[in-house]
Amino acid sequence: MPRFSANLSFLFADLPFEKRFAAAAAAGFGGVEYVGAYDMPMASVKSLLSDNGLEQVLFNMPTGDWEKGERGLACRPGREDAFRDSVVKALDYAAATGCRMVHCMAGVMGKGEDAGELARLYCDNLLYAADLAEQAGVKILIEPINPLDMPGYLLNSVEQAAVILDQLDHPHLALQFDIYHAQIVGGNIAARLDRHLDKTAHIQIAGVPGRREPDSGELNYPFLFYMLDRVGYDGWIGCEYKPHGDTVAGLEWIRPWMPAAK
Ligand SMILES: O=C(O)C(=O)[C@@H](O)CO
Ligand SMILES: [Mg+2]
Repeated sequence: MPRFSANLSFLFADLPFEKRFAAAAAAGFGGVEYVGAYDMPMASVKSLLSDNGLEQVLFNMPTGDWEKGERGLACRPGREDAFRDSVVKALDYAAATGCRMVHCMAGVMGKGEDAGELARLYCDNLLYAADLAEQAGVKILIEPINPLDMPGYLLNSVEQAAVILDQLDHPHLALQFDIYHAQIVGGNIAARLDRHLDKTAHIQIAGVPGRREPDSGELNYPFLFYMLDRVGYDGWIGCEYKPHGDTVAGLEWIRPWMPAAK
């Protein structure tokens, strides 16, 4: 049976962030994930989780200055110190909230930059983060993101991520398999999920095209959930989509697997 996590950066977006926890619990979710809650004190995040009986499934490391176009620091020359600070901050929040997975965004390539050089720095930084994460009992995840939504992003395909994970061979590095991005970059989802499941610590879903509810578009999610059960995937499935309208009204698709809270 799939276990669904509500991505609070996408779902319940009409509510203030701190109210989204209760809304997720009322909708039946047992876990939550989001980009980050670093502007809130750790104790407040912890209370929101425990008051609502929620597990903190995942969040991102601080990603740098989003307004200035940064999308993670891990491949960025000159940002090594900021990257190291971001690892420490993320692991502090992870310890406070009992979170066992942290997504490390790679960052975007500038025009004329050497992808090989950036990839080398990315790998060095991933190893640095993974060593610290190991001491904290946390896994660092890497997620391929499609280049239409995030032009210049360093890590685009699941296959690229698999090569990096194979080469680095660190027990605290794993794949965040976002099916929405993977469908746009390559398709053939069932076979690729099967092939890379041993590296996959977390899955995210959305309909393609449009990143809407997973009951719209070209993917057959009930089939994929069935397949994930068959192959014994026991991780979370993050609902990372932009609801068409009201989040709860749009959750009809989830009811065969997850009833609303009583
Ligand atoms: O964009 C995605 O997909 C993610 O999972 C986010 O972590 C990026 O902010
Ligand atoms: Mg994602």
